[in-house]
Amino acid sequence: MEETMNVAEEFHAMPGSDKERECTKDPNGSCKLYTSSYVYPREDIHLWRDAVMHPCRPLDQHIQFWPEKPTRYREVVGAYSVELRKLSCRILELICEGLGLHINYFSNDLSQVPKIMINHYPPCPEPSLTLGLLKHRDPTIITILLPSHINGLQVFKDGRNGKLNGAVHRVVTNSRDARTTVSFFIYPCDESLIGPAKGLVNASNPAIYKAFKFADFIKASILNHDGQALKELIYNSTA
Ligand SMILES: O=C(O)CCC(=O)C(=O)O
Ligand SMILES: [Fe+2]
Repeated sequence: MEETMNVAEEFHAMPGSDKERECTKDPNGSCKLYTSSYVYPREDIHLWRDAVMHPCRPLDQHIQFWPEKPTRYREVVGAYSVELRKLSCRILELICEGLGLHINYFSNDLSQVPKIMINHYPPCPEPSLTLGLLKHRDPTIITILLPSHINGLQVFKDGRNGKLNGAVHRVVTNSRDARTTVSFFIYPCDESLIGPAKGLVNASNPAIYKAFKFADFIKASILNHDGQALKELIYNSTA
């Protein structure tokens, strides 16, 4: 973990042109480097963040497109991503057990797309004017964050109903210290059908949401300026 944080900080300490070069090795653009979010030109609000994100499984297909600088990036982040996927799968099994689902409920296309994202929030001269990340829920099956010793992540913890719920969170900036974090995400495949687990739905516990394809969810999230696109998908989808 310490080594991963070290290479993450070293990566973002490089000049922008080096970062750009290290993140454009894949002609298909699987390794993405961006400022603010990946839809910068379409944003209403820009954020005080730089990020690199890339898939990590199968490792031997993706690692060739990862940054080669810092020199230990591939070795360290590769090993980290393998361990984090094991940990995530174990946690998902325990969540299933707790919910009364088969422990392999997520051991299929729902957990096949792990990605690493390295966030960097430089010191911000006017922290009251912007954020590191707007309030959001991660559109993932599970996220494990390697945090920074610098504070900044705020998690909304009240108003929960005791069931599992995507936690709303945001990142604030500060004027003194740069902050680097590493997010490990497990995404479903684009074609995965996301919906209430059949084993948990019955007459006294009816489904609130309908099933939808994960790719449609991501599309609706990106278009989701007023929340309408997502509501239509989640409440009206007949997928
Ligand atoms: O940098 C952080 O503390 C949180 C990052 C985050 O929320 C995300 O990557 O989705
Ligand atoms: Fe997040």
